[in-house]
Amino acid sequence: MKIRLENVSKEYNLGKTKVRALDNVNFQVDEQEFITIAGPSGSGKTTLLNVLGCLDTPSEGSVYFDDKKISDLSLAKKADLRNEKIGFIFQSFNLIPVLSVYENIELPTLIGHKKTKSKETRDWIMHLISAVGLENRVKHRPDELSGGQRQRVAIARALVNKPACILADEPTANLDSDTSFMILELLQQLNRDEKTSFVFCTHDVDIISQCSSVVRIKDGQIVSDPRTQQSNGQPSVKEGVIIADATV
Ligand SMILES: Nc1ncnc2c1ncn2[C@@H]1O[C@H](COP(=O)(O)OP(=O)(O)OP(=O)(O)O)[C@@H](O)[C@H]1O
Repeated sequence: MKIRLENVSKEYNLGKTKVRALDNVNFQVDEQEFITIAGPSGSGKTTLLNVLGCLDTPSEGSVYFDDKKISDLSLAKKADLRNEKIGFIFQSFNLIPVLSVYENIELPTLIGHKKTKSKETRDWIMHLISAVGLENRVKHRPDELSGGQRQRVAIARALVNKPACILADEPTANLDSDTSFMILELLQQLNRDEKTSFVFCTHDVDIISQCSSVVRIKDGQIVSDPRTQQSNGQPSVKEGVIIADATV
């Protein structure tokens, strides 16, 4: 699936002033992409992820999933499509406290049109649980887990519906390097085998070094996109220099 933003701006009201978090952004995520968005704090990275995943609505411009204009759909249709096509990994894990690890991961499979409890789904959930190294925590609740373990539940939950695109805000923050490595392998495997596309906002050099492109954003504008040679007066990002660059 392709996600495309066309002339997208997003303004927030902050008292009497307006904050322009995104300013006339044209941006595309193609099938099977593995890219990072980098930029200083407050530059609009999270807003961009939220608009790409239809968690937030642009003030101006349009969002397309393939050639379907999402901005025209009802809230319910948008939510259905989002649940089916997009996986989110948030910095805050947003787990349901009363549900077990298994149930939290299972939840997206029970929402919308799918509502499946098949053996295949159970096997896939157990595969994900072991892929994120939580086989011995299946029945635990979030408050019985460490921060890193909660992060891993959130990652497995984002992957459970095999979404076409995963939007991940610092997915490996709070994780030790062995677990980060395991999770990066899992994400790359999905990228390779399921053609899942990934858009990261991260400072993790291991993730960045595996990305095909680093897109830079500043003051709500894309200032450099190596995929389109877009560069607003700044040198375009090249492999080898991106790691230091992306940590700004
Ligand atoms: N709900 C909101 N209400 C008002 N202003 C907001 C809101 N969300 C974001 N902003 C503002 O929009 C701008 C972009 O914020 P955003 O969170 O997208 O940046 P970011 O690049 O993700 O920052 P960080 O790296 O610090 O997380 C900032 O100036 C922020 O203060």
